[in-house]
Order: sequence, then structure tokens, then C-alpha cells
Amino acid sequence: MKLQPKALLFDLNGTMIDDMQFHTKAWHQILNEDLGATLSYEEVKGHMYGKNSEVLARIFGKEHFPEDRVTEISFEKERRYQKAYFEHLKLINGLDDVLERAHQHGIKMAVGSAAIPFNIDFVLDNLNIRQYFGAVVSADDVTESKPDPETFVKAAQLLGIDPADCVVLEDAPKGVEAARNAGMQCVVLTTTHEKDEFSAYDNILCFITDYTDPKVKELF
Ligand SMILES: O=P(O)(O)OC[C@H]1O[C@@H](O)[C@H](O)[C@@H](O)[C@@H]1O
Repeated sequence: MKLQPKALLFDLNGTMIDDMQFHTKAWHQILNEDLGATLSYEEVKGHMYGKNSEVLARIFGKEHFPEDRVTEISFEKERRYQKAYFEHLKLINGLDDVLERAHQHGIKMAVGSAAIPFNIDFVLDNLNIRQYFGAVVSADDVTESKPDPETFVKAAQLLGIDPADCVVLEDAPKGVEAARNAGMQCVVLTTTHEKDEFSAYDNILCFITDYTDPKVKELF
């Protein structure tokens, strides 16, 4: 299955670091205790895609909070997430080798995430891996986040690589959908979702639990 992609586009949360339960917990607390929602943990987990503003709009309706309140809630959620997750912060097994090997092979790399820069910086700078990425596309860089293709299309454009030559790494069904909408194939990390949650998608190359899986070596 040698694909020889020219670029790897990495989703961040759940794909580079195994942190989605920390996002779900922080959201669950804020939504129910601070904002008066009555959502189960599983219901909140189902909302874990897209920008923070999009999460709030899906749950409360589009105009429910003024823009500055959305920003305030968003930062408060990320502060709580960072505080809880910081002591666990590490790359998913084998990703350090993949980043280095891709770099040696001249494969370009980007981050395409629904997270705000505050969280992307938290990961790239604390783990000292910013130098590997030719482009970073955050929530603030797109009008619509995943499953809209904008995040990955923009990342490919910034790297100067055709979408067909990009492989996306994702952990979320809505992220795989975004890649499909962008005309890109995916490698799926099963950190957060079960295999059968991806049955609607035909752009999946393989499923892996972490980057030590030999299937990753076969990619390039
Ligand atoms: O696109 P990524 O990197 O998987 O990030 C998704 C998550 O990013 C978090 O910052 C948001 O609070 C979540 O709502 C969202 O699900």
C-alpha cells in the first residue's frame, strides 16, 4: 500500500495526543454546571467536533450567546482542559518517529484542527514539535470547521500540495468526513471512536491504535 503522499495533514486532538476525554470532561462540566444544560457524558462526546463556537451553537442555538461570551466560555473551557491534561501531555506512541521519518523523506506536514490557537500552541510548544509543521490551520483560520473541508483544503493550499497527494490523520468521524469532502484519504486513529462508527466513509486507508503500527511504515 505504498501511497507516497506528498503531505501529511494531522488533526490534533485525539490524533497527535490522546486527550479527547479531557475535552469531553471539561465541556460536560461547563455545559451542565455553568450553562444549565442537561447533557449526558455520551451526548457531550457526540458533540466533540468543530470549533467551540459551533459546539455551543449546536447545543443552545446560533444566537444564544453574544460573541464575546462565546469567546469567554471557549477560553474557560480550554483553561480547565489544559489544567487537567497538562500532566498527561505526550505524543501518541510512535508519532515522534513518524514526524522525523516524514521530515527526512521530504514529506510536508501540517496541523488541521478545530482547536483555538491557545490549545494548538499548548501542544506544539510544550512538546517542542512546531518545527515539523509547514502550516497550522486552527479554528480562527476557517469560516466553518469540520465536517466542512475548509480546514484541510486550506492546510493543503498553504503547503502547496494537491489534495489528492495529501493523507489526513484523524480520530473523529466528522474529521474523516471533512477529509472526504476535501478529496483526501485518511488514516484513522481509534483513540476516541470505535471502527464501526466510521462505516459511512469510503476514504479510509486503514485503522491504527497508535503510530507503532507497521501499516504506518507502509505509507511512505
Ligand atoms: O479538530 P481536533 O483537533 O480534533 O479538535 C477538536 C476539538 O477541539 C477542542 O478544542 C474543542 O473544544 C472540541 O470541541 C473539539 O471537538
